[in-house]
Amino acid sequence: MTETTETHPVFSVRNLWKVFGPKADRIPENKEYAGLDAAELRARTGCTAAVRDVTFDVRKGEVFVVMGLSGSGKSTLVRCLTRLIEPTAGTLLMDGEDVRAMDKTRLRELRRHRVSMVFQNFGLLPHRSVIDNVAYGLEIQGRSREERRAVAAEMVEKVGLEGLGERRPGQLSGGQQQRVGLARALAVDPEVMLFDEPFSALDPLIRRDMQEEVIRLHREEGRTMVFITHDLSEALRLGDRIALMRDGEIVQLGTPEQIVANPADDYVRDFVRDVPRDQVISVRRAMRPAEPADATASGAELPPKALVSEAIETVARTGEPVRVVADGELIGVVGHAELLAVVAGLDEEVPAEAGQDGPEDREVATV
Ligand SMILES: Nc1ncnc2c1ncn2[C@@H]1O[C@H](COP(=O)(O)OP(=O)(O)OP(=O)(O)O)[C@@H](O)[C@H]1O
Repeated sequence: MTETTETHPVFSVRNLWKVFGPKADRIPENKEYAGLDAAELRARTGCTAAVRDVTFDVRKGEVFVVMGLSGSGKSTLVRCLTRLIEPTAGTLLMDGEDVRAMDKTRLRELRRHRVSMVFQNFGLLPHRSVIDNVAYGLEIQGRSREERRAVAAEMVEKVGLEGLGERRPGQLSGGQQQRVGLARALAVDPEVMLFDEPFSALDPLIRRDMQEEVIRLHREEGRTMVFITHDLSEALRLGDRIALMRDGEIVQLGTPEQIVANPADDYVRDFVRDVPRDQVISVRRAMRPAEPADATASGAELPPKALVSEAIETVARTGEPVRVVADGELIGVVGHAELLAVVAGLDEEVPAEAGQDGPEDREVATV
């Protein structure tokens, strides 16, 4: 995963709503309706608030995962980003430009050149070859046949389908078809790639391969990605940050570590209950601060971002606490007690209201 920095956001979303149903516009501005839960709102107004007052940024170069159970609003939210679904209310900027104010031409350009999408059902054209499917977006852009085929051939190779360019999609396995989808999205060299549950139809091993593929492509190119999934392990594996949705709202937004170590409420806590904590939580969070006496102690060293699982192995092997060292300086120590506390889930911090939670530790959905 990439280190994300505080550069300008690619997408900047503020108080976004999407309401389906009669006279949807009245819902966001009406305080009484806006406060109702999904069932009450439907009963009183016939409307569904699929996205409800959502605020977040997608940072340049990050993998931003939108996670939630079926019906929580993930697809609707992500389709709002390019106005495949028209938002009902709120502000939506891409690179500082107001997407809701774009005319048809500008919007078409956004969808053809700047943002591309990978779907669960692949969305391939069955009568075209792999190469021509991959070249499709370039064709729509009006690029020459020669150029299209050259770029497509390069992309086919990039996603590991060399030699299969002349086949039809029906002659490929599910995983290979999704690689075609991936190559097609990459071919237009978009600023952002949106993935709508792209791997959920694939069997677990192929799915794992495809996740590795996305991680590899992301590492190589650093492209901004927004990835929808209902699968927590996929979210944890891929996400630099995860927005966890429930009933159209973002209930928590943070790094995998923040969400697992510091769930915002009981719903999130329940969601992450079975996550192997030692594989998500870093020694920075687990360690106790270094004391003067530690300066002369021996022990193996690990960087702060090393995972607790790694520290457990090191402590087991050496029989000594691990020294956590950043830029040559000893900043903390992890031994049996700290590691067991993580594994047993006893390391959760006191909620922010009690004044113990650092601002960088808990990132809430509202800014
Ligand atoms: N066109 C529509 N008209 C009315 N309601 C809709 C429409 N599209 C979606 N909804 C409702 O909005 C809510 C959110 O749906 P959405 O498809 O965004 O959820 P999701 O989290 O992507 O679900 P899944 O994982 O099943 O795809 C659901 O209650 C759904 O029934």
